[in-house]
Amino acid sequence: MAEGSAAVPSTELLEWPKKDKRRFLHAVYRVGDLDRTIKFYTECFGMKLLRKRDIPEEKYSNAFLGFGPEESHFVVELTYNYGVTSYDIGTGFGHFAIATPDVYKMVEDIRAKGGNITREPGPVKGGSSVIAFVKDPDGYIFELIQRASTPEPLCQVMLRVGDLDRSVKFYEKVVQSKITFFLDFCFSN
Ligand SMILES: C[C@@H](O)C(=O)SC[C@H](NC(=O)CC[C@H](N)C(=O)O)C(=O)NCC(=O)O
Ligand SMILES: [Zn+2]
Repeated sequence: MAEGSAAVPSTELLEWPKKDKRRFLHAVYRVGDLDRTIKFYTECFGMKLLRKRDIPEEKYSNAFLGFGPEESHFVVELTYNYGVTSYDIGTGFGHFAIATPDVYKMVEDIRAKGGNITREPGPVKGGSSVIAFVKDPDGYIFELIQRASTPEPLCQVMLRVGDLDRSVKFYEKVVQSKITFFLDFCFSN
């Protein structure tokens, strides 16, 4: 089965950001211990802590981490609600993905630092991309994808949807994003 095919010609994709300055800024999710996650993401994934904010009157803190400044890079925004130490992640969230030139080496580095590798490196089922999965301290999954070095290593958020075409229509029409890569194998069943 084909791994996937570009849905939009790459020349158009390359030209598009020069005209349309909108972009994904961040994904926000809740964690049970901000410092524990910051330590894991900086030491195991190589992210940098970009900024923190604390809102005591609302009883929550945020931390922003990524592989570059927010002005030019997609980042994760962690939210810690005072006193809440764990969350039910549910089944809709799939994974974040980090691109790296050597998944095997990154997995060994993470394992040596005590990281939880939940899927060993190797070609993705039904395709050829080399991937691995790592579970973070709250249970969120990060996929490591082997790719040539890229200015944007934090390259994907996988969410499970109930109707792929319905979501594509919504994202194209309402959010005005474009399909950058149409996978031939379907969303989860
Ligand atoms: C394209 C790459 O970024 C992927 O994430 S494909 C990874 C692949 N995904 C699925 O199988 C999705 C369906 C699944 N039922 C789900 O709901 O997660 C995957 O996880 N493959 C497993 C493997 O070991 O290769
Ligand atoms: Zn993925």
